[in-house]
Amino acid sequence: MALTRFERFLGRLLRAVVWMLFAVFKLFAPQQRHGGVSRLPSITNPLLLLPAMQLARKIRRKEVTSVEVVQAYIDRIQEVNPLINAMVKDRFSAALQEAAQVDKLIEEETGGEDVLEDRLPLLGVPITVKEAFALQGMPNSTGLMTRKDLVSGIDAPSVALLKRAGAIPLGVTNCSELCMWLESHNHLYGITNNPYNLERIAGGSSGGEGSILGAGASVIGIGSDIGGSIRIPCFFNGIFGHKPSVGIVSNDGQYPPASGLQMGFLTTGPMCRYAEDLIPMLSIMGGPDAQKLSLSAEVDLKKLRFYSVPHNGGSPLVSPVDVELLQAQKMVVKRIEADLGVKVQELFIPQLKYSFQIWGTMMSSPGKDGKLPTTFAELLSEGGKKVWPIWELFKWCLGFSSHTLAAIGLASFEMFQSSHPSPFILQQKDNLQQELEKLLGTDGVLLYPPHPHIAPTHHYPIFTPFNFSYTGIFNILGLPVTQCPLGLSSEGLPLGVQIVAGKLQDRLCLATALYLEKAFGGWRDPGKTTGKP
Ligand SMILES: CCCCCCCC/C=C\CCCCCCCC(N)=O
Repeated sequence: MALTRFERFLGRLLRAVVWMLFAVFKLFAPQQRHGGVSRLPSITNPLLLLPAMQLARKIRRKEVTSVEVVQAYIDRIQEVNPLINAMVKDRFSAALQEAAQVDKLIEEETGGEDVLEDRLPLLGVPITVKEAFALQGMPNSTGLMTRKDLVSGIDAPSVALLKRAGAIPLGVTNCSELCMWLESHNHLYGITNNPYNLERIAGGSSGGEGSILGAGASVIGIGSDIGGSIRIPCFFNGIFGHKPSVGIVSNDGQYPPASGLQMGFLTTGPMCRYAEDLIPMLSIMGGPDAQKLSLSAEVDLKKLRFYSVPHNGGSPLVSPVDVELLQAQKMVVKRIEADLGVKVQELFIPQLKYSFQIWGTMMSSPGKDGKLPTTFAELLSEGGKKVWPIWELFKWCLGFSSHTLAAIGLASFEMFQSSHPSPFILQQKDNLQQELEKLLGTDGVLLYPPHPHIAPTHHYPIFTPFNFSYTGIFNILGLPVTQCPLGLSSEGLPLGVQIVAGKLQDRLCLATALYLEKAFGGWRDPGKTTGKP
């Protein structure tokens, strides 16, 4: 569907206004200081360069102790966290004690390595957790000032499953206020930086996880995603992440809980530096429901049907895709065709142009019980005085608000949203759902950019808020998506692609991610990048 002249004009006008506003904003925005450091130190400890499953094997075989591994990660966090501000509360001494107990257990185990592998596949491996998830003894504020003294008494089910598999949490990581923004920033913990360039955003809402993993200061982590909150930070920080098919991993124990129809769009999933850790993590986090995904079934990539969609067709609300990202996706297409001997079909799907409108409409629709979802303003008011968005905006301008501009902007935006869904948009959504389900079936894989821009500078999303719809649309469709890194741009920032499959066909996108890691090199040490700092 070609754009009308008016739409093209509107798009250009909007982009010109955005650039002007951002330039003015930059003049007044406070500058961050990193003590003259523009790049992270590179990784020197080889233990930090092993996938979690390999670390677990080495620990079980007593080739390395869990204490050594946990200490190596603590040292790296202490080295980089002052620069990236990703971990907001640690539990280092508890983690070291737990690691010592693991080493003792392994020493005393008489059943052999296989017994341990079966019962405790992640035994002794450190993990990090997004602060929005309950982790016993740790804060669970989700960046809301009024929740700052709240300490979790229990673990969220997904966290509990990882701990039960033997993982040792090192601490909790930053997120956007109430998990509803593309940048991890709040007034409780501050802003998180991108490890590849401290002036760039780490993404959101699981940006603390993205940044700490990208920095090589964690190997596996846990995130959640209702509009891209796993995939956007994974993309900006050059790591892997998986948004599972809905209904596999429990969303309980995270704040805020989804309400109304939103419950069908929120997913909890793994974030990690090495593709080989995705399947084991998903199997653990999904508990018995992971069986529905047949994750151990072999996937023959040569027998899959591949599609590449280079952009959303040109919504005037959304930026055009960066040239380097388009080129990276083309490289993937060429490589798949050359290696696997298959034809990748390039497609344009007209309904994708309405991705934001579809996401917005569905997110504000009543649930099956007819109840409307909790509004963002109501969530912001939790435990404190009621938040009136326009008054809060006035306070923000004077520097008196405890909320971020993004959160206030969102609360204001929803005031103007109609509660009557547009029949046209609902029709577009149904058409898109049917088209993609038919296209992907049980053997189709689709490549799509994760975002129009490579990690932008801090606060830029305030001026391009609808760009997240590149990821958000797949939450509404309930499809599994793996975010996969594709090397670095000319500026040394991560490139990447979303790999989408049909419902419950997660193993197809996970297998494609494993292949692309081999083909394009996967995660890179940010201390060794060659691009401009
Ligand atoms: C300060 C300007 C704010 C304008 C607000 C415009 C409205 C945009 C609507 C929604 C943005 C939501 C971004 C969601 C990002 C990912 C969320 C997630 N948890 O997966």
